[in-house]
Amino acid sequence: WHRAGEQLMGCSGCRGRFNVGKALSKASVSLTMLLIFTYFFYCLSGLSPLGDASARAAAPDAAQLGNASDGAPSNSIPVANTFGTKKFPQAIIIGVKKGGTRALLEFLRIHPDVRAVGAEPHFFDRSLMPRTLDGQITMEKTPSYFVTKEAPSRVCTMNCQTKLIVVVRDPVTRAVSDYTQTLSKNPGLPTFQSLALKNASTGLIDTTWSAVRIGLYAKHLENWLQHFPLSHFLFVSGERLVSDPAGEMGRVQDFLGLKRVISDKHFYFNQTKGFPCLKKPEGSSRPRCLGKSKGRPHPHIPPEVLLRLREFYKPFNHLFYQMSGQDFGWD
Ligand SMILES: Nc1ncnc2c1ncn2[C@@H]1O[C@H](COP(=O)(O)OS(=O)(=O)O)[C@@H](OP(=O)(O)O)[C@H]1O
Repeated sequence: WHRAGEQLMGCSGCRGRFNVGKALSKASVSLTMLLIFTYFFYCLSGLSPLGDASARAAAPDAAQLGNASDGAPSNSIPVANTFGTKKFPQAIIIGVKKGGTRALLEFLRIHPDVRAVGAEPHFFDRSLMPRTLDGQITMEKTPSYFVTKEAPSRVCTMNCQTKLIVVVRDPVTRAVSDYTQTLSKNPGLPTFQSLALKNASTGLIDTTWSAVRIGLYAKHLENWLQHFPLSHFLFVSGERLVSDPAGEMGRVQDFLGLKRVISDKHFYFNQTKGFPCLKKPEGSSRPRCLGKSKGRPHPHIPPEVLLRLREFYKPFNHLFYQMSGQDFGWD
């Protein structure tokens, strides 16, 4: 700096050399201090001086954790993040399988006060949880919890104050969606009707088939209500999550006690995909839809089989409407 000042000013500037050099070194110290201060400000506030990428590292998505088949988008850059603490989740998306749980979690992750584990942990392992700062909510989603007998007592043992979110979808469409997923992994699978019906002529439904059993929402909810009061649950309509994502996300944010940050401006309807997509999801500057395994075409199922299944579910659905205090309008 001194030499530079000297060269710039020549001999006539020799008298001011000392002052210029001093001023320059003062400026460089100030600049360094400013950089250090800015760095610590970002770290302590939970924001990332590197942009969204390092913030996203706190919420690794499914692909990063080797679960890309779940349809979670995958464009995050792993950057070490040692700030915040790993907590058990304060809110869990407990189901239902094929209800729209991935869409809900990905939409929630836009919220700055939500930190979520992208993969489905399937057990309450704190080390898998992302780091969260005070005031942020730790979340996870594992759709099988809703139908697992022991899950309510285990969740309660961990934290009886846990908020529970269930995305429910017409059980008939849900069953077909579930079948479609299994068929995609096992193309030799018997037909839907041969699995759903115990007896084709009497139309007796096989309730032991998981694709059917999962849709008995009233039965599964009854099990959860032995451990948690109804006020701990939020039932999200899988249908409305598609037709009005912002509206449904408004309810979710209220339930979680979050500021309403996620709104209409975050979504657009992608005509090709046939589903709402995110305009600018966390960790990305480009619009993004869920993966190929979300929103895939369903095979043709004979209408009389679907009708029979609809009849079968009707009393269970009505019971579920009563228990949850919400009419989902499936029949
Ligand atoms: N925005 C958006 N984009 C794509 N897909 C969407 C969306 N919102 C809801 N859905 C519906 O989510 C269904 C998959 O549900 P899950 O994510 O709960 O499935 S899983 O249990 O985690 O496998 C998936 O079921 P299928 O249509 O049968 O593929 C979708 O209908």
